[in-house]
Amino acid sequence: MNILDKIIADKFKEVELKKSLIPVSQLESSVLFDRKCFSLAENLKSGSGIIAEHKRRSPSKSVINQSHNVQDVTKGYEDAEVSGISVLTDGKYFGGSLEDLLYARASVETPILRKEFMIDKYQVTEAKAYGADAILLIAAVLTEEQLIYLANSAKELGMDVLLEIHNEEELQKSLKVKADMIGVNNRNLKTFEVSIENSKKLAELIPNEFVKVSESGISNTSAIADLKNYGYQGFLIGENFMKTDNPGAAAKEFITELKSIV
Ligand SMILES: O=P(O)(O)OC[C@@H](O)[C@@H](O)c1c[nH]c2ccccc12
Repeated sequence: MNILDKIIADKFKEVELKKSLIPVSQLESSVLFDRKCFSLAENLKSGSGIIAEHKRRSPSKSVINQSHNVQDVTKGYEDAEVSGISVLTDGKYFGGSLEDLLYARASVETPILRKEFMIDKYQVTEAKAYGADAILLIAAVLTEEQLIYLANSAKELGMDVLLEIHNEEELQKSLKVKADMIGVNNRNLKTFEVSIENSKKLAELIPNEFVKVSESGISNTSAIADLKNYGYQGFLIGENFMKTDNPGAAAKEFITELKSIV
């Protein structure tokens, strides 16, 4: 089993357990459930394009940053004028939680993406209940039918959908999905290999109705200037900010530099 298969196998167990403990009706009674979401896709078009991620650890890098609280990091990102904030909620492999999402929501008015391995509508409802504005769907682990169903479920709740692909085959099964954004992951989630060339290669195959997002392995502003030439409007960055003592300040410096070159 590769790491992605392991994560998904664990996720099925986790979701079944949660379903038996917390009914959907309880999620729907959250004070956040009826809030109007901010649009991440729209924000990417008008702002810096940076989606900064809160990521404590990952299967590929183990510990990245365990010492900050999520409110300080997300508030710092907002002060840096990011276009969106991604909050990892997977506990076992990334050290995140739904509480992280809740505290992030309480701290900022910037669109928040729930970064999670979505396999069930229950998690989409959870995302809304804990204050997310957008969800991630990973084409590598879902069928076309599941992608369509989960994306429609998110749209019905007023959230945006970022659909992540890594290759042409995954793009093909994503074309009928009502996603707002297609994200090309530069990291192969099965092998952890990272290459920005992947975003460049797939760019022209992505229809213009989707906002294009490049994900992972971005560590300098010239990579972004380059990716913009391929039509990318969103740039998901985690480790490059999180590995520093002050992720918000790192994001601010990055965005200031970006403004001076593009
Ligand atoms: O830390 P990086 O290399 O900047 O990557 C951020 C983000 O793209 C990455 O965390 C990610 C992309 N897709 C995912 C799916 C699940 C978990 C994590 C991810």
